[in-house]
Amino acid sequence: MLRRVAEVILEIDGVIKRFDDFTAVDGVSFQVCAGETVGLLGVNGAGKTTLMNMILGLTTPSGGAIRAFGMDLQKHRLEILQRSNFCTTYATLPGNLKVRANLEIFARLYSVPKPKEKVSELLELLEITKLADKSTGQLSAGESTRVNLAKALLNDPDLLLLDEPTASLDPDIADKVRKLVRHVQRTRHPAILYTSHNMRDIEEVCDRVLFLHAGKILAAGTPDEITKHFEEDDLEDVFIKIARSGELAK
Ligand SMILES: Nc1ncnc2c1ncn2[C@@H]1O[C@H](COP(=O)(O)OP(=O)(O)OP(=O)(O)O)[C@@H](O)[C@H]1O
Repeated sequence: MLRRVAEVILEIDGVIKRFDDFTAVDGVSFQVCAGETVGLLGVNGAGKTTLMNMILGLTTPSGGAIRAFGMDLQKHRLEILQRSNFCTTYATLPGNLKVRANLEIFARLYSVPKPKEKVSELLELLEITKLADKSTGQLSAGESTRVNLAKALLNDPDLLLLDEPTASLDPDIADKVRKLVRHVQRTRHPAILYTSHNMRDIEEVCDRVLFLHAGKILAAGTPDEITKHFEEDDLEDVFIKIARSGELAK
């Protein structure tokens, strides 16, 4: 019987990032397939954002290779970015523009066929239509995150990078965001790389988890496999165990 093999969308191959003599990412390799959500976990300073920034082409790796859709990121950055998108609290949208205007500009940058309709659809999906005529710079942190998420979905990306998408959200909105991510998974099947310090997020939305520690992958597997491997009850306990055990990182 023929087995359907999922298409590899993102390949991280021995990636290293050094800042002077400090190594923030130290030979990391993994893949993310279409329809798969991989959670990137790690304590503050583990190297998650540095890795995300390299995948976005914002920082150049000191070694190794990043490929997306079978193309080398260094050589095909624009083609890759056209099919990708991201949500991070570090990159804010221009604050002087109204939310709708901002999203419509980004929709045009991504060559979205019907930009106005797409923006209205996403505002509705994220339940932020009431924010459409507010200045982006005046939004609360949680509102701003949801606008960033709308931006991240404008081009129906095949590769979606979500860097702590629920960080500043109240529990109700965080739950809605997780449901939205699951809706996107079901309907569009993108490859998603997801960082969060919220283990509930990870357990609810991620198929696989990578534990990054001091720039290296310390453990990889499904949330279940990882909790069993570390002989803990849940991912939160595994996280605390890893964070408090310097020996594990060596
Ligand atoms: N531009 C830079 N110059 C020097 N060191 C840097 C630079 N950017 C990041 N670092 C260092 O690299 C390490 C990894 O940082 P990074 O932001 O990737 O961690 P993180 O896992 O995303 O942490 P957090 O959970 O706090 O967001 C940290 O020790 C940080 O101080």
